[in-house]
Amino acid sequence: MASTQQQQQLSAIKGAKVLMVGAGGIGCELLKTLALSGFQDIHIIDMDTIEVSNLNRQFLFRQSHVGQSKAKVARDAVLRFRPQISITPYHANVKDSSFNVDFFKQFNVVLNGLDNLDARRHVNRLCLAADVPLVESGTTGFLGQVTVHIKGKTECYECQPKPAPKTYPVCTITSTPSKFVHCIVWAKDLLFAKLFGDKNQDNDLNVRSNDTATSSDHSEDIFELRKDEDFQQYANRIYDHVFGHNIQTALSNEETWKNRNKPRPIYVKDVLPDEPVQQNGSADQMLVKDSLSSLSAMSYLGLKNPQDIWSLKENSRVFFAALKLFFTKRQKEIGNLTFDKDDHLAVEFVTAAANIRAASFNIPLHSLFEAKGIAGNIVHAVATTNAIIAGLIVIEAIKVLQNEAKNCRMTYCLQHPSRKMLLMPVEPFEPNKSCYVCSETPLLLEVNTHRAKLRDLVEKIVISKLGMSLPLITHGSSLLYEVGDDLEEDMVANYAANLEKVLSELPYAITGGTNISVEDLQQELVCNINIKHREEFDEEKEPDGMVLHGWTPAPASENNKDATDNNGASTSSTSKSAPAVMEDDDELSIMEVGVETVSAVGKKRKLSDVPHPETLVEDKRAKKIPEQPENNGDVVVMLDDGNDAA
Ligand SMILES: Nc1ncnc2c1ncn2[C@@H]1O[C@H](COP(=O)(O)OP(=O)(O)OP(=O)(O)O)[C@@H](O)[C@H]1O
Ligand SMILES: [Zn+2]
Repeated sequence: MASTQQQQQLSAIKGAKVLMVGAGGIGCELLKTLALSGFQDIHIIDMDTIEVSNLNRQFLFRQSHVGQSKAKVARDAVLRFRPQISITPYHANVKDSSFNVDFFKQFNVVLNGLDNLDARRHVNRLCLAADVPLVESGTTGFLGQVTVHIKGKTECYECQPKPAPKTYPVCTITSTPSKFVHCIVWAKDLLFAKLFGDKNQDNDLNVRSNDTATSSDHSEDIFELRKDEDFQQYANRIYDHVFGHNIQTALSNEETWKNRNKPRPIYVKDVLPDEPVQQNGSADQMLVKDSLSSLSAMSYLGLKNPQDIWSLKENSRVFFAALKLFFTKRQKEIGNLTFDKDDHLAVEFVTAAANIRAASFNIPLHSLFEAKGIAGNIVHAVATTNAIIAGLIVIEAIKVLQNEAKNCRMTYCLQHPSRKMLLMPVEPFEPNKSCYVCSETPLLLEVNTHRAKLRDLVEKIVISKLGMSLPLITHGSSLLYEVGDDLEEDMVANYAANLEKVLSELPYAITGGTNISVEDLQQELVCNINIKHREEFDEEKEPDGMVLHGWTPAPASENNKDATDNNGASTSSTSKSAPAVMEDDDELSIMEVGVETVSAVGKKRKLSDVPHPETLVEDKRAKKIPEQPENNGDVVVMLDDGNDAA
């Protein structure tokens, strides 16, 4: 007969109403584990449809489901083996206004299986506002973590700043690349964006590449097809301009190359001297199958293996063929495209362009497979990590449902066993008293109040940094800005006019010493911001022209990124760099993280003693993983003989 403890657990599970956000890599595992653990009432939000690339690990989905809603197909798949339970799917963005605080309040616990910071922060805020515990998770390849966030008891998801995605100084990308990743960023964020994206968007290719040197009239866009030229002439001109002329011009600045290897300009006539490449076949012949999604320059050119490294010649041919396919077969999309790692033709183009640039700067060339990984920030997902993490989410959710907050653990799944443990449990931290999300600590904004417009404040700070979707800005009792569907016309016009005013010239001027309040109505989050006027900002280091204090993202290391960013997708190099602390060992133990092992974790630690989940993958901080007891009788649940943990 089941013990009283087991019965209590079962009734907590059966009585629970659970919200899952995300039905991808972690979500599929989680839904299955919830159903098999006896949960009866599960709601799932996911905004995506199923893609072929999901099928290797999102095992609730099959080929025939491609294109259908993840949330709905996941529900149907689980109902086939647990028909009696209730699963409610929502094919929607969790940021939709229908998922408001009242919606969240109906749940006993919320479980995240998301892949981006933005949605995670949004859910964190709604959980705080609705006072519903949140179990948060993320994986990157072999690494993963589950954290528990209970209002007032543990830190919230935003109590610790998250590493910002790696960015590079503009001049490294535009002028002095030294790594392949710099060439990739140039190819996708500058060249691809310039050729195929929004023409009006700021693009450093305009500013830094001396375009004016070739066109006497600055209003002429070098990237526009001219009236008197055919496609072939156009393509050659672009190639020569970006790989030849721009490099040639850059070389004339001796200072730049004093301590660097000089690049070499590359022109079409040198690489493909006898080849009128673009005449090599019509775009129709390039269609491998009859579908636009299968458009492929490499297939047309007979380049089969994506893991091969193409020569400069081959890259140049792919460059021309891909450009031609975009201009002839996908011309309707031109002007609206942004790089997408699942867009094969875009990946081909970016690989080829990055490689040609790499050749110019004497940087080793890379295969399409590698380039795609870098361009899409991909670390290949490990299904086992997702399964482990989903199991841990359920373990923590059950503790939360039984009101055993004190027994909750944040658990890190490591790539290599450390002190014989693959799973590292850590006691949750107390809320950070100066967290602007879960405490009312004001922020400080340094800004030139005579130069910055309200629009800058809204876009660069309120939306981008504070992650608000429906902001309302007040100064004292006066409203300066508001977003919403039900606003009167004159108010909309009023706010639109305010957006274009500099801060000090607003009807209720924002100047040094002003305190403003920024509120998100949906997230029910209010932030107070003290304004400090500052004249000058460093263009490179402070590109926003304003600096927000009290919100300091931890620097992302070159090779590593937030393990919670994706369920298996992160910077390409993350998987290669194992945390330094991880010792190879003959035995592998997986530590049970149930209630029994609580004592293994020991006393509460100071924040500085323990790696933060998101920085666990960073070597430096990983060294600070807490000492674990050498011998802990009740922790070993599995033995294995290798380092190949997963
Ligand atoms: N704002 C959001 N609202 C609802 N669902 C979201 C939101 N943001 C992300 N998701 C969902 O979270 C899931 C994350 O799953 P996962 O990391 O496995 O990503 P994926 O898109 O399925 O795979 P990959 O990106 O690796 O190809 C996705 O199914 C995605 O649709
Ligand atoms: Zn917080």
